[in-house]
Amino acid sequence: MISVKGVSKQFGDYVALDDVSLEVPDGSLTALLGPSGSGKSTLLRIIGGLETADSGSVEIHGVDATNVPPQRREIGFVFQHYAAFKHMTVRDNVAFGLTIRRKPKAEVAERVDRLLRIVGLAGYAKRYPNQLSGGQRQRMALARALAVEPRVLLLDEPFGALDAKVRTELREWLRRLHEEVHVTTLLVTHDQEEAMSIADDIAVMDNAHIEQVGNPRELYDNPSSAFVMGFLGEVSQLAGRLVRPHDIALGAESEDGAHEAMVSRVIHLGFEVRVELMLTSGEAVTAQITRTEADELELGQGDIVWLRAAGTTALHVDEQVPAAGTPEAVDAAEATQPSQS
Ligand SMILES: Nc1ncnc2c1ncn2[C@@H]1O[C@H](COP(=O)(O)OP(=O)(O)OP(=O)(O)O)[C@@H](O)[C@H]1O
Repeated sequence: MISVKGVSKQFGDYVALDDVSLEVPDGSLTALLGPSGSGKSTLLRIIGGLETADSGSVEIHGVDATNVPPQRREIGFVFQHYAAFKHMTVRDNVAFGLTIRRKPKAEVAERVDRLLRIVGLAGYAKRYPNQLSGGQRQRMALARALAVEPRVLLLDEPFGALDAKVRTELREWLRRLHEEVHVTTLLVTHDQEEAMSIADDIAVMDNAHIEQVGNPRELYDNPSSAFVMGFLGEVSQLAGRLVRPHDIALGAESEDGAHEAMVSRVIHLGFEVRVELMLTSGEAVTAQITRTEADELELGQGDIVWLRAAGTTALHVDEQVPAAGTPEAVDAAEATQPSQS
């Protein structure tokens, strides 16, 4: 287990981490998810020993690692931009950590072969890094990090520089790899879909602290704050409550507790249909319903419908959460995150 207790870190006046505690269970894949600047990389780097905390402690597998240098923490790192020796073949790059530890040649060869097979690069052993695609390089980086049999794997946006299609493929691949090797893994990402699809647990970070930790389903169904709810999926505001668009039911008839609204736009997304609506108060709301439901209601622009919050995931709006991109949101962001120059 990785156990972070009360870690704080400032860069000058800027608070990057404010009394952060986190436990990463043995063998789990945990994601640190949050917007840019929320402190994810700083926390990861402190766990890895690449950065020193101002206060607090880091324990790795029961041993206080706070003052242990990174090379003695038995940690494998993979960063967004791969670091490889250009003049060495893929095989030699993967073997590097073992070779410098003077492991017997036969043992190195056997382990490297196995890793290259696991990461799907068995046929690429003799190539040089510049003869690989971006996705293949990141897989090589993962094999290299795993070669020395680390007790912890720290991944900082490992697929961040790749295009969307490769990202999705590698995400699924990483999950399968994790099931095979089971190294305690911490993955930094700002992509909620990536975190939701591969992590056992997610720690949602905002503004130098951890907002909530839970498995993807718990976080999605029971967010503890408007921030977590909004970061994990789209939200609509309906009469003072935050609701998921697919938790809004539409009906043609007026009923108790339902809100009257006019259809502003109907967008067909295949199986699902997004309906943009305007409440009588002037508030805009988005609902997401199935095509069958939309067909039954024969929805068209200008129609009057009745809305109800049907799902169980709803939060009362005790603090106004400005929609992204509005001047209020920009002001709020600037107030909490002073710009760095
Ligand atoms: N060495 C440093 N010196 C000064 N400021 C730093 C340093 N490292 C990080 N910061 C600042 O600390 C804040 C948190 O950075 P961090 O990289 O941890 O965020 P993040 O959540 O990982 O975001 P991103 O995804 O953009 O990297 C940022 O505002 C960043 O500018």
